[in-house]
Amino acid sequence: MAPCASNQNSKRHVSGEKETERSVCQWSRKRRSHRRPMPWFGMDIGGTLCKLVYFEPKDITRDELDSEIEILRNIRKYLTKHSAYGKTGHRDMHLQLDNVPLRGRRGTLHFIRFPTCEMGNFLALAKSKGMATLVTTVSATGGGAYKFENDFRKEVNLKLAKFDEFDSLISGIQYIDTHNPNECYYWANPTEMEKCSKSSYDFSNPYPFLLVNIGSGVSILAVYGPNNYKRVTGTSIGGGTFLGLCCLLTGCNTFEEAIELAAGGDNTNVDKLVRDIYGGDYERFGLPGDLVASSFSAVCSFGQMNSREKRSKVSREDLARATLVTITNNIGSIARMCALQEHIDRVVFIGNFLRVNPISMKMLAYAMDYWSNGTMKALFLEHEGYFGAVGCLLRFNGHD
Ligand SMILES: Nc1ncnc2c1ncn2[C@@H]1O[C@H](COP(=O)(O)OP(=O)(O)OP(=O)(O)O)[C@@H](O)[C@H]1O
Ligand SMILES: CC(C)(CO)[C@@H](O)C(=O)NCCC(=O)O
Repeated sequence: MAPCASNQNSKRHVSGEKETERSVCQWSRKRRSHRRPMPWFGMDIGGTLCKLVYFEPKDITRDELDSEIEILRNIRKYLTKHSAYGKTGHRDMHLQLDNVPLRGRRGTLHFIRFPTCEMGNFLALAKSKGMATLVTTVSATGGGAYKFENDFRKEVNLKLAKFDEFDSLISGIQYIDTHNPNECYYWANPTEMEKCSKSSYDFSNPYPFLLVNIGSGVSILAVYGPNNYKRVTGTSIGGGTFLGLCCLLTGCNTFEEAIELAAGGDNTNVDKLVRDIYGGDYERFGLPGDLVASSFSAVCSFGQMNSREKRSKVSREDLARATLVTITNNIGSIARMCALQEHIDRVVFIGNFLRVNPISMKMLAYAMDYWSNGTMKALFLEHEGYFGAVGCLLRFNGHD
């Protein structure tokens, strides 16, 4: 956690009159916003992954099609016909949203991601597709919108319209939840692993909720209304920490590999549990025997087995699982304390750390339910890592 970030973190953000007025106008003044030239992109350039949302208009008239310049048509074709771009770009086709309204148009939203460290290659690809010849502006958010602004201008002649990452996150959630009826879900029966299953959740009355964004690092926001939120706190121990530690400990190279290893591992070969210390539950304070008492510490205890022998019995899978459990439990614990402090009982977990990661989602669901005696609920959203990109795409009206 940032040691002295409290002043900044606890600052309540209530949008000023001007800003509120602007966001309302963006939605209502359709004619004016039509002026924004295509293509319409929203980019969230994070510490690990860059998320790109592309709006493909589906209501193109014959006249429009005839007058559309070739470069624009080729970009649209290239993005929508492929699901892989270069070696590291992916389109998440399962997340595609069809027939959605955007600034008076109707079309399809496409969700694309690539590692931020590949930004140089992305810019080269964009240039090769003719982006540099279009005088256009791309909406961008995340730290990289600031870090890479000059590169975009120099390499591809693109101007970035920059938006705050948390403003974007919240408007993105609002928009996607409105247009995708199956966006929000929870894990039913989280305390019984065999019965634990994904169930749809009606999030049409969302406020207030606690938003836990698990990216490279973690930010926790208390959201009271569409334009009213504060950043409660954050922690540097997030998705990036999981991936970094897992690669160091197991020699794996990708997030997918790390998750696959974790799925086949057993953290109790690595962690010390309450029962390893108490011989059973610590009843007085409600600590069950199978609770992790101390992460990673089973491998350095001097008991029946010396520590070197114990370490040699630990597999890569066990190490990956223990890393995942450690990071997830820590985030769950901080989130729960924030929810208590803010008197909020619905905690929405998002961010790409949860991508293809049901183990962490179920653990978070369990932790929220168990430690709150069923009063708090963990919620999840299908477009987990894309809300920032969607939010900034919505916010730009073509006049910045
Ligand atoms: N294909 C992937 N490659 C790398 N990390 C991945 C991948 N899929 C999921 N992840 C996880 O998602 C995390 C990044 O999540 P996300 O994209 O939400 O954050 P970010 O925007 O890059 O970070 P921040 O918001 O802190 O700048 C990684 O740290 C990793 O744990
Ligand atoms: C720096 C950001 C906001 C970038 O998205 C994120 O990585 C984060 O919230 N990190 C945790 C920083 C903290 O310790 O509060």
